Amino acid sequence: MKLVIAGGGTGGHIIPALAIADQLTAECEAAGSQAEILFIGTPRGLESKLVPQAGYPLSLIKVGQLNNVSLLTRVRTLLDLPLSVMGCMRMLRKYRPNAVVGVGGYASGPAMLAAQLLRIPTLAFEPNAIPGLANRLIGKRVHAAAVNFAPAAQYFRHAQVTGIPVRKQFFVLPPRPADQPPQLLVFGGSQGARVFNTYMPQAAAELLAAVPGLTILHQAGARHAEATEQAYEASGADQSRWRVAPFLDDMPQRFAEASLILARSGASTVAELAAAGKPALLVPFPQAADDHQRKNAEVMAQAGAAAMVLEADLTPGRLGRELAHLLAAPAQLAQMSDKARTLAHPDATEQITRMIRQIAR
Ligand SMILES: CC(=O)N[C@H]1[C@@H](OP(=O)(O)OP(=O)(O)OC[C@H]2O[C@@H](n3ccc(=O)[nH]c3=O)[C@H](O)[C@@H]2O)O[C@H](CO)[C@@H](O)[C@@H]1O
Repeated sequence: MKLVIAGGGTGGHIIPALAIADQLTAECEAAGSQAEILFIGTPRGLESKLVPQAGYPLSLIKVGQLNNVSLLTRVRTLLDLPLSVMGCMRMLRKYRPNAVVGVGGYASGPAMLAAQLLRIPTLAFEPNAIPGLANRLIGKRVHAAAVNFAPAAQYFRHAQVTGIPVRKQFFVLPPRPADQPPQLLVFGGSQGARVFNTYMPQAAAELLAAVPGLTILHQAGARHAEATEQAYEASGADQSRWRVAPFLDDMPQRFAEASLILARSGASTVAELAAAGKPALLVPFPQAADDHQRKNAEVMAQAGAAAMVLEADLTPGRLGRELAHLLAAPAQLAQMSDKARTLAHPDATEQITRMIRQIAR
């Protein structure tokens, strides 16, 4: 089986793509055959780091931005689009894949369009309730689509609700020993969250005083780690009880160690919390397209799987109080864990690889 997986940008696009690639590789090996998988991405997306790290080849194309940029940039992106599509057509003609999977994000649109022009079967993956631009453009011409939320199905042909592929380790995390001191994991999606980077250092000293033994691991995003670390230092919070990181490569391990997680509610984050059965306080990113992070968080909150506070209602004081309150209520955290697990889709990856086999030429 030769497969191209196109797309990326943020972790929310590329991390499920890697889970699909790993699963297909394992299935082919078990069947005595081999999977050859090529990723197509852009140099500025997170794929340029994560794909080589996972051991897959990556071909890069140039695609501009369309969302949240100036009119000039948008016009330039549109003018460059035929070139990007032609570049992808050249790559696909040379590689001759049996199918192309588009996971959304910059490189996804041109690669899927190129595949459709070359009549190569395509599968679109959509993690959000409302698809991004790339998937909206190609959705009606795909051979199949895997969506996380039922309402997204209407944008595609032959869509199935599969849930989000999540790294296998999240489903089998070792339980936290009861006598271990509490740990709070803070992370704001793949790029960090400004609101956590600003408020947590202000809340830390009081929170650490309120919860004996607590330690904080705070992922701040590559661009903001230094400033966030300085803010913690200036806050006077005990330096041995907090740590700031730009990006965490070993997220399943970090989840295992955490008693509570403070996070944004990007699609993958929410799926991972469910898979791992981890209690969380969620603060949706208010600028996410169509406010989809709020919908993601509401699903968790309504099921009793997480607590949710909107960014507009948040202050450093309130953040500290909410976290202290949750950390002091182990029974409530355990209940959240159980509820979260009921929302997991353990078969998402297998369902998607099955769909890929069905459409592959
Ligand atoms: C700001 C923005 O537009 N965010 C969008 C982006 O989210 P974004 O990519 O930020 O967030 P997601 O929650 O979907 O995924 C984050 C992924 O990165 C991983 N991770 C994160 C931090 C870290 O240090 N290490 C690490 O491995 C997480 O475990 C997770 O797998 O794409 C998602 C899927 O389309 C959307 O739902 C989000 O709204």
